[in-house]
Amino acid sequence: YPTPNEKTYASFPPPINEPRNAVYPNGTQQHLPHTIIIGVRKGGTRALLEMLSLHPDISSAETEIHFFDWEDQYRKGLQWYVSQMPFSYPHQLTVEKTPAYFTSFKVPERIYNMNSTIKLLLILRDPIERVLSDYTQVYYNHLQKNKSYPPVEDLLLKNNELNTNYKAINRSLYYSFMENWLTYFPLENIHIVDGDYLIRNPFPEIQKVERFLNLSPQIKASNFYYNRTKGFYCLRDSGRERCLHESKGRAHPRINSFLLEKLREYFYEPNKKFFQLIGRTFDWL
Ligand SMILES: Nc1ncnc2c1ncn2[C@@H]1O[C@H](COP(=O)(O)OS(=O)(=O)O)[C@@H](OP(=O)(O)O)[C@H]1O
Repeated sequence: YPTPNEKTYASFPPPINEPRNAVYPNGTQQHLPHTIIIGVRKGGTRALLEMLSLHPDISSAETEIHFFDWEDQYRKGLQWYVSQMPFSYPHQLTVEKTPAYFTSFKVPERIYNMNSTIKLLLILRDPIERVLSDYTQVYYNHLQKNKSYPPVEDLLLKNNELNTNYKAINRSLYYSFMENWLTYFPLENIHIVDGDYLIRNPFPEIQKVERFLNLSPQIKASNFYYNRTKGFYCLRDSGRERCLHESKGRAHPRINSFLLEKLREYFYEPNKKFFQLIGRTFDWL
């Protein structure tokens, strides 16, 4: 392991009275996360976590903890949260990802109460593409349980108009959620990763994350290679190559131009408001 990086550690002072578990003989310890990937669902949160974990100073929780959004978990308290964290060395930053945090209204305040200066990572994708990805996820969940699921058009349309009550559409209204986050955290503390770029060319997006977290630049372009069969970038680490799970990078249903136009019209204003809110634009359709 590399020598402890004082600069990295010092820039993330753990909160006072932070609950921690005992130090293991090998010098590792569980503690509260230094940074959290808060979402968005289907934005590329797993890819971001795996790619960031290529960095030797990053230690990540393997599963989604759902601490701040699930009441049953939140009630267990911070000590329980700590117990869900990976064992990490003093120079490492701990990260967890739970994509549902971004769209859950109670979460910003709860994270703020834990650590008001925490740095947050948010990965977003074209809202329409995110809707289709969300649909595809639920479709496959049903398929696995041998249950049927309606075609995407049946969920997106109601009486030939866009069904704005459809959850997947709601979750793509980034503006409404971001407003809530910004009442608790300054914009500088929320780094937004462009999920569409991360798919096409992950390295520059990951470099930006390294800089945001004050990590030394250790992730290299050679850590990524394009896998034609998968149709996505995969990871190369110490000579080992691996792609994300087959549930990541599924084909989406095609929608007709009428529906696409409806979606574009619907997201046009909220997207514009979102860009104004964050002072940055994305090339979403
Ligand atoms: N390198 C690489 N390999 C595979 N998949 C990649 C990659 N980079 C980003 N993505 C995109 O990640 C999408 C899944 O997003 P999440 O991991 O946030 O989904 S989840 O909310 O945790 O279920 C997933 O969405 P789908 O394409 O709909 O499957 C991918 O498009």
